[in-house]
Amino acid sequence: MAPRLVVLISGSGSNLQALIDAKARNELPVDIVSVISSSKKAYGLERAAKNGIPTKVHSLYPYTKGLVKDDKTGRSLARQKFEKDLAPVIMEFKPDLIVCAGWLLILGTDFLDQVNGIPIINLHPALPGAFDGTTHAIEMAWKKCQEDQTPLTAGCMVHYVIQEVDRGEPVIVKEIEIVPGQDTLEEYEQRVHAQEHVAIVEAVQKIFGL
Ligand SMILES: Nc1nc2c(c(=O)[nH]1)N[C@@H](CN(C=O)c1ccc(C(=O)N[C@@H](CCC(=O)O)C(=O)O)cc1)CN2
Ligand SMILES: NCC(=O)N[C@@H]1O[C@H](COP(=O)([O-])[O-])[C@@H](O)[C@H]1O
Repeated sequence: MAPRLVVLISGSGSNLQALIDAKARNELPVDIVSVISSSKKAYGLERAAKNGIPTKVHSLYPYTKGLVKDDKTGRSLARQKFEKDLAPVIMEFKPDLIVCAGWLLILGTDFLDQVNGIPIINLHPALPGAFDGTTHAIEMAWKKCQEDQTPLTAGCMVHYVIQEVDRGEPVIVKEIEIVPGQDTLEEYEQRVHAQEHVAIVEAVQKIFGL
């Protein structure tokens, strides 16, 4: 039976699209059984729907605005309940792998402890140990290159998700050289995204030996 993937998104879903397209090319024999978004506005939801993939929105907003009641008030408890509620939303699809493809929320132990060892991977637009824990790694790498005025080896990676953000074992690493004064930020960003779309597919292929 094909590996079952649940893909977590927050935005445009171009990396989700890379997985969908690889499947369509018969290069990725997996089942994307659900796409779950932290935002109802995520374009990735449309990408999934166009390809017949069930979608769900699991937003932090109702929790932090007190619309989802729990026994106490306070954002941290709201976040804990958000995470505790996220786990069964994902697990009902019986995934073999959870893929964070632009999922822009840190997953705490309230979530991690509930997914019963199901592997989770994340796509991060930086190299291992560089610009960890940020959603602005592309810009940070480019700016560092300009400030230092020396070529910088940057890039992206797919890594296993552990509690420490972006510190899990790398699965696929793609290095990209930034040359000061040569690449605009936009040009570097496009190079990163192009490599991300390859890395996310290669990572799933590597994990399942496909
Ligand atoms: N426990 C883990 N959770 C997540 C990991 C991980 O490695 N371990 N990877 C991230 C993805 N990510 C970087 O690759 C990342 C996502 C989100 C954030 C962050 O600071 N999020 C804030 C909200 C930021 C915002 O709203 O703009 C938050 O969660 O409060 C940092 C890094 C996925 N989760
Ligand atoms: N730290 C996490 C992070 O920065 N993730 C980044 O969000 C983008 C999602 O794009 P997408 O929604 O088009 O797939 C990607 O560039 C991914 O590396």
